[in-house]
Amino acid sequence: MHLSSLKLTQFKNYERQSLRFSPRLNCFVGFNGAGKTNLLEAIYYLCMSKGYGSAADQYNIRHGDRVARLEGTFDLGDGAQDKIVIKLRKRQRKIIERNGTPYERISEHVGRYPVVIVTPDDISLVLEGSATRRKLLDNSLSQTDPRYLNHLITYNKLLENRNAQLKELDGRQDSSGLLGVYDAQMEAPATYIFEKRRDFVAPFTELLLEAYAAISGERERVGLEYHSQLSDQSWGDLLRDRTEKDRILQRTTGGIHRDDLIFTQEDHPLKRVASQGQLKSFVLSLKLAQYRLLERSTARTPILLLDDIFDKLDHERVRQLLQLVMSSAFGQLFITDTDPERVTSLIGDHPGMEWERFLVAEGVARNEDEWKQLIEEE
Ligand SMILES: Nc1ncnc2c1ncn2[C@@H]1O[C@H](COP(=O)(O)OP(=O)(O)OP(=O)(O)O)[C@@H](O)[C@H]1O
Repeated sequence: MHLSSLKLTQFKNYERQSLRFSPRLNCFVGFNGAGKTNLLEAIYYLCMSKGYGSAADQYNIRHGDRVARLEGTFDLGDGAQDKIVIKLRKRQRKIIERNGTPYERISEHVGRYPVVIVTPDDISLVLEGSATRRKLLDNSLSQTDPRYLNHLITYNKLLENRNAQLKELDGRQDSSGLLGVYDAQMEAPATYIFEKRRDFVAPFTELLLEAYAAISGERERVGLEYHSQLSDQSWGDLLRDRTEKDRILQRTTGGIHRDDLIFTQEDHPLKRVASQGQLKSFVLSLKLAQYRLLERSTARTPILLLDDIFDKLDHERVRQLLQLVMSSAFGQLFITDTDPERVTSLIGDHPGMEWERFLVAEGVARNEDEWKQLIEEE
């Protein structure tokens, strides 16, 4: 599977943009702030129905406009194609259509076109709070299991309602019985999500070890453990034990929204013992393991987006990563770079590699032939 074309209208700093892609390697080259990452964000949107960052949809509409439109054509092999259209509107729900028909649920879309993004911010997976690690779990499991995503949406909505009710009570006892209703409704999604996250760890760790060995050539034994309050207690017991605490703190202190992944190196917490280089290798390995897991579970070759890896990672690690992802074991790649010659020199090691380079400047992207033509016309 690959994305063969992309059309943007009033998306981020693009007024109108139309691009055709190579099924293998595509490189966006340009100065800082030109709009390279915005193209990766658009591709991510088409695959996941939302942006990679936490910004609300409306921030992706070009400043001063009220709507944005993204269109992507995915080639599925044997001549089959899917056309995905996403329409973003200020203060209204977005619309997502596949071949002209709007989806009823987001979960019908997520996972059809698996995608993995590698960004310099990935280091936050190790250094920051548990939310970033739950996002890795949720991102992976949502793409491989539509029921997981439905349960997650339901759980988050109920959690929001439960917290609102605790605030409303302002420390008083709940005579309405509403909390009990939420607790009962949350049990099925919480249990489902817990079981899926727990079962994710063993196969994922196996892929992580393979990726870590390939990226770093290091011999340390890395691993991960899944921590959840539900490992030791049933949902009912957990909430019963925390009733008083929740009432006093006015928020829900128990549940799968407190889960975490603990990364280890030789059984010690990774963050405490790993060198800078080992940390970076580990984080890249997490993403490559995610790639392999999605490939296995969806039976499609994921799209890999590599953002800003040249400027933020050291040369040797980038070289190793690119050698790996340019091999035939990977599918379509999108890379951003500020240096037009860098990828060219790395591709030298892969004769016959099919690739396309796009020059990006101030919200306009052109492939090289188009640029040459423009220069000749001038
Ligand atoms: N909604 C929007 N409307 C208009 N412009 C926007 C919008 N959102 C972001 N931009 C602009 O997009 C540009 C950033 O683009 P992008 O992050 O893709 O740059 P880049 O080429 O990846 O840069 P770098 O090399 O620094 O990562 C900025 O100039 C920003 O002002």
